[in-house]
Amino acid sequence: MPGNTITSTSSNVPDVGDEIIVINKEATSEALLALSAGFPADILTEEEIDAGVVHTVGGIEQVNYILIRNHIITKWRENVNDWVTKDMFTDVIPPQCSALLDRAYNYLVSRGYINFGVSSAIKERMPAEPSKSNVIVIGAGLAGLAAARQLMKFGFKVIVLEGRKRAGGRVYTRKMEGANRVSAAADLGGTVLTGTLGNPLGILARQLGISLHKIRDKCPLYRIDGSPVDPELDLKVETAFNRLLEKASRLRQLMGDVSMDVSLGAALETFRQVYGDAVTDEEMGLFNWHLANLEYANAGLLSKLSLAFWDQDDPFDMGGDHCFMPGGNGQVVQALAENVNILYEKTVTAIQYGSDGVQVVAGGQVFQGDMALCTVPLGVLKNGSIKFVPELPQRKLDSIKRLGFGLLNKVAMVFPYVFWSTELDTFGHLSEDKSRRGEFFLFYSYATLSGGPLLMTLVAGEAAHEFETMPPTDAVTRVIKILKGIFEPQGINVPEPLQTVCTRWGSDSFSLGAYSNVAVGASGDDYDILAENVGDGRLFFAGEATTRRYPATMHGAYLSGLREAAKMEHYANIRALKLKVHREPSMSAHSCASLLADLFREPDLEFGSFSIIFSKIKADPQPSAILRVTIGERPKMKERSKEDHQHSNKLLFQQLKSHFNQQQQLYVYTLLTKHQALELREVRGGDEIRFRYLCENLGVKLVGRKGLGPSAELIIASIQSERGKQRSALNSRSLKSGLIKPRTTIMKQKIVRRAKILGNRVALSSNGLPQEAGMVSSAITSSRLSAVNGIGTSNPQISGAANQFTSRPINQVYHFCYLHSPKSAMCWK
Ligand SMILES: Cc1cc2nc3c(=O)[nH]c(=O)nc-3n(C[C@H](O)[C@H](O)[C@H](O)COP(=O)(O)OP(=O)(O)OC[C@H]3O[C@@H](n4cnc5c(N)ncnc54)[C@H](O)[C@@H]3O)c2cc1C
Repeated sequence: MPGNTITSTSSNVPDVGDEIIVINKEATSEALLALSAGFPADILTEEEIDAGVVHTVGGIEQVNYILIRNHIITKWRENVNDWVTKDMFTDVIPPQCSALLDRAYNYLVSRGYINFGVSSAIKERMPAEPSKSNVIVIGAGLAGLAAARQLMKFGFKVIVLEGRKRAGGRVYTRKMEGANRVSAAADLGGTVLTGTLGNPLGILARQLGISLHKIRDKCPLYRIDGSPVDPELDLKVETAFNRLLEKASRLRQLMGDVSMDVSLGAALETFRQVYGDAVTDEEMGLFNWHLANLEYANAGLLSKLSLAFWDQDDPFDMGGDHCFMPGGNGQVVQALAENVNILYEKTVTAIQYGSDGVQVVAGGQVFQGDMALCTVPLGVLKNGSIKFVPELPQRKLDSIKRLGFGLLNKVAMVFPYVFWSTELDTFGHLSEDKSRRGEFFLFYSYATLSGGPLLMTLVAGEAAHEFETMPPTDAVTRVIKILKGIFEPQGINVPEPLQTVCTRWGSDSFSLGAYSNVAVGASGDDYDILAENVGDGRLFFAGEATTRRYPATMHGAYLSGLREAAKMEHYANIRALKLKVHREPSMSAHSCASLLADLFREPDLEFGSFSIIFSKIKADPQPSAILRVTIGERPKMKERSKEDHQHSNKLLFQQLKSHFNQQQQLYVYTLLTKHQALELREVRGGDEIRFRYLCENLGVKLVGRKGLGPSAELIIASIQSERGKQRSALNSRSLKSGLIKPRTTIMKQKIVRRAKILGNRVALSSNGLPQEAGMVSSAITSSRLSAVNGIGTSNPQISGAANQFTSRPINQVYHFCYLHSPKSAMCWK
């Protein structure tokens, strides 16, 4: 089979780990594609490690897994309408890698990275009858709908409780009437697909046969009196503005942690004052326009955005063009809502959760479920509109408080005819007053996309708050005045609009704002905390404000729904298994011991005498890993000093030593958090040092298997369930994909994006790498950093393997990254 050969690289790793497979000649482009789906090119994601996709992190098995995983993703992307089966790969993946194929395929399908969406082939996989327990989803926005469909595919019985009369939440396409029964589709909420490379909404659009419209870069600006801004001056101020952002970025590096307490606005204002005297009124007007644009991108006042973390999601920015969906994003909502049991006008007021399940109170009714998923916006959580019983954990309450939830409003207008140029997608207007800089500062033309002569304008920053109480007639009068100022001097008559809509996202009780941002004092961690489930796997959370990588976006909301569906299925499986364990008295200490022994046959981490298996059931700080230390034969621990005997583990060590002498093999165990496990793995100097670190630094007590106690049971059951799932043939499947990126601006978006990227990426691209490589390298850099923080490999073996894998152009990117990421260089040397 040409192109499907196996190249041998090393001989001392058994099984699938001793050879790197060559699936085809496109490994580099497949790696790039996988990258756009959120998978680093050379290391596993934390989620993959948690899922146990390889026996040992780092090494050739991992390289092979990554090649297979990337190949499957590529195959799926070639035709997103089809259901990709495992059989499609059996002729290109060598038989000795079939277990890896199983794991990669099962992982990708169960998490919704492939085979998701609304095409007929995918919908056909939905089971006719649910076979699993009841799940209640609260909210029919993108997060809720994505989760509901996925859970249905897994076989759960799902109902969605939605407070509004419609689905879609903050994605709302309103049909507006024009002349001669012409109607125009106006997106009053989420509009722009911010990056299409790997964007799951782009894939849904493809499945629906909708071609996306790339937003064109050109965006002329108009002065207060309506005259056009000189393009040279525009460029000059834009450049200066970007420089200020760069300075702010450097400032935060200098400030370190202190920058957490400083706002982006304060930093920019300080710089502006320093340089401010040199600028004219017009330049200041332009500068304010850019500030308004930034406030739009973040739906937040600059004075409230964190200098340290306002752009923490930038490394996950989706690549590709920013696009509009002709006909509106509501088409996606409609497709996702099809055949989902949504109960409208059911405003949830209370959620009670506990180990027996959940009770959700809505509109005087009580709904009972095995689990619930809450997807209401952060604004609703902040407002306390829903009573949680028991109250949510303090750390979650703190994060809800810390994160920002800002405002953006729109005015949509349908005119009798198009009087503006359809060559432009956007144009901007300056304001005389700083506090009103965001008022109607940007216009979108939807004439060619919406079906009618639709023009939309945005209200951001402070102006968005004022706008909430502005009478619509006043608002429209102001907009028309601006349009007349721009077009009438050109001899163009501006007609009265036939229909207008002014949004009020801030006073909408089902939203209470537009989207989340990182406010002063908050950080990306708060998104993770918002995503944590409570009540021992009974109540889960999804929505744009629960995703650290893609907050404030439509795709972030969608992906968060898929993420939680996978988690909920996982918990349901554990519970089912636990029930089984309790019902079967024969599942006693003995079988539990053999279960544990079985699991340790395939440890997730192994170094020296230490083996670790992980479960996903609990996030740190709760223990989720079981460590086993093997005593006898293999370990060569040295004599310990006298001081060691003061520790309670000293005695144990002596006992262990005596077992050594008898040449017996003995296992001792302890529970660890995942972080501790990874920390231990990084300890250098051999087993004795590690042992000491374990006892003294981590303060754990090693015990025999029985001493692990009941808390280990759940962990064991979880791992068992997950591994069982991986091995079993796939039957119910579904949606999703991963990717990169959040919201950025429409117009002038490039400017904002470029500015936001600053530190890392500007530096990277300035070294002449192609744009694509810049994207890759930044993603790799960020994953490297996370690797250093926990998951990366320090195994020198992998360097060789990775070098082979990267011996194509992408290799340059890696090395380039090393230069810019000393931490990652450390990790790889
Ligand atoms: C004006 C505006 C412009 C935007 N522009 C973009 C953009 O250009 N690009 C982009 O990617 N993103 C954009 N976004 C953000 C994007 O729309 C959101 O991130 C995404 O739609 C959020 O989806 P969600 O499922 O998390 O929340 P939602 O869509 O808000 O869904 C939550 C659901 O819960 C319901 N609900 C609330 N409270 C209750 C209750 N008590 N009981 C029952 N139901 C309840 C709500 O009615 C809603 O249907 C924009 C948002 C706004 C508001």
